[in-house]
Formats: sequence, structure tokens, C-alpha cells
Amino acid sequence: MANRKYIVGNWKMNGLRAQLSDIADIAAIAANHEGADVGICPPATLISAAVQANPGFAIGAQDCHFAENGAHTGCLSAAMLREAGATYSIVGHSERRADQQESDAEVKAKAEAAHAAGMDAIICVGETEEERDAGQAIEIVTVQLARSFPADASADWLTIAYEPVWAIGTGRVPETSDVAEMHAAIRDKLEELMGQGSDSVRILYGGSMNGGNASELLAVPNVDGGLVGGASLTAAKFGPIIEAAAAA
Ligand SMILES: O=C[C@H](O)COP(=O)(O)O
Repeated sequence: MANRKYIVGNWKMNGLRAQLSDIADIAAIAANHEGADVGICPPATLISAAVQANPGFAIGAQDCHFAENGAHTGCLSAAMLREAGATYSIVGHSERRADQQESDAEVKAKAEAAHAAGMDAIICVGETEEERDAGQAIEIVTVQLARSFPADASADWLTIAYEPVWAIGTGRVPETSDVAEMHAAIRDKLEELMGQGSDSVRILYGGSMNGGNASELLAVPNVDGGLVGGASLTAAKFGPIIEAAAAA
């Protein structure tokens, strides 16, 4: 089933208040391209201001804690982020899986916490270069997905992002045939995990997507959008990706 394309910009640890004007510029481009769904996940410090300045534009969080509250210094609960105005949260990004040793079980609990707080969730999965070279990419990613998969999952609130770790921020992009093979494997796994409705869950590709390669990547079967890092930081770079998604 063809899904409407969904493009999310993940700003990672980039952005001070001075960059709120970039979000406004991106929101304006998105408003002119109604054929695609577009959002930005700025640092948590900018969520509230970004939401207030851009009503109707989808601002998300980059992570949330799995607990409702408690002694977790420096962390933010899903309810806090929802109250700040985030309508969805990325969970399980590979940078967090690596830096914070986040387990699949934690990622699952985070997705469930996001949903319980009234947010949608984008669960990230992806293999390392060593795992791909060893021919294990599909096994690694589908097992990661199954173990990170939340209870009561529904396309109404769940999105999956496939991000090969070796393609993130490197300028390297997999062959489209490899992207197609992986997205088909994720689609099959979703059907196994969810049954009916699984074909409506959008599967994003992430890893060095830019204005030059977005059209080709978005044309791959089962690629329902993109999770974009570096090329989402300015309207000049993100605009062409939004245009490609709206035209896809
Ligand atoms: O969350 C976004 C991804 O990690 C992709 O980042 P990138 O577009 O800078 O490669």
C-alpha cells in the first residue's frame, strides 16, 4: 500500500534560539507542499518556542525516558515533552543506542511511554558496517525491530526508521537495491508482528539523505519517507527534500 511520504528532520545536538528562524522557514516550505508530512525534532530546549512560533507544524522530540517520573537526573519524560508541545518522539536512535547503551527493551518501553503520553513514536533500527559486511544486516535489523516493538502498536502512532549506522553523517548511502531489500524485510516483519494494518506503518530511510539523492531514495518500494540529520538544519538544504517527498 502506498503511504503518504513523511520527512522528519532530526537536529540532534544542534540549534540555539537564533536557529528558530530556520524552523520557521522550513515550516513555511512544508505548508506550501501539502503532498508530504513534514516535521522537525529540535533539541528539547527549543520545542516549546518552536511550537508556539509555528502552529500546525509538527515538532517532535529526539528521545524520551521510559519512566513516568523519578530519580533520572538530566532526563525528560514523555509527558514533559508532550506538555512542551512535542507531538511525537524519536526513540532508539543509533547514536543513543551506542552512546547511552540503550537496549531494545528500553527502546520498546520508550515507544510505549511516548504513546501513553499522547505522542507518536519513531523507532530507529539499523546495522553497523561490520554487521553488513558479515552478511548479517537483515537478521540484525529484523531482530532489533522485534525486540524494540511496542505493545498495542498501530500505524496511527508508530513509524519505523531504518538507518544503517555507517551511512549516518558520512555521505555514504546504500545501493537502492539494498535499501529495497531491507525495507521489504522490515515490512514482512511488521506483518508478522502486527498482522492487519502493518502495511500502513511508514518506514523511513535515514542516513546521508540530501536534496540530490532524496528523489531516488523515496522512489524505492516501501520507503515511505526520510529521517534526515545534517540536511535538515536549514531551509536551503531541507527544502529540496520536502519538494522531492511532495512530488513522490
Ligand atoms: O536521524 C537522522 C539520521 O541519523 C541521519 O543523519 P544524516 O542525515 O546526517 O546522515
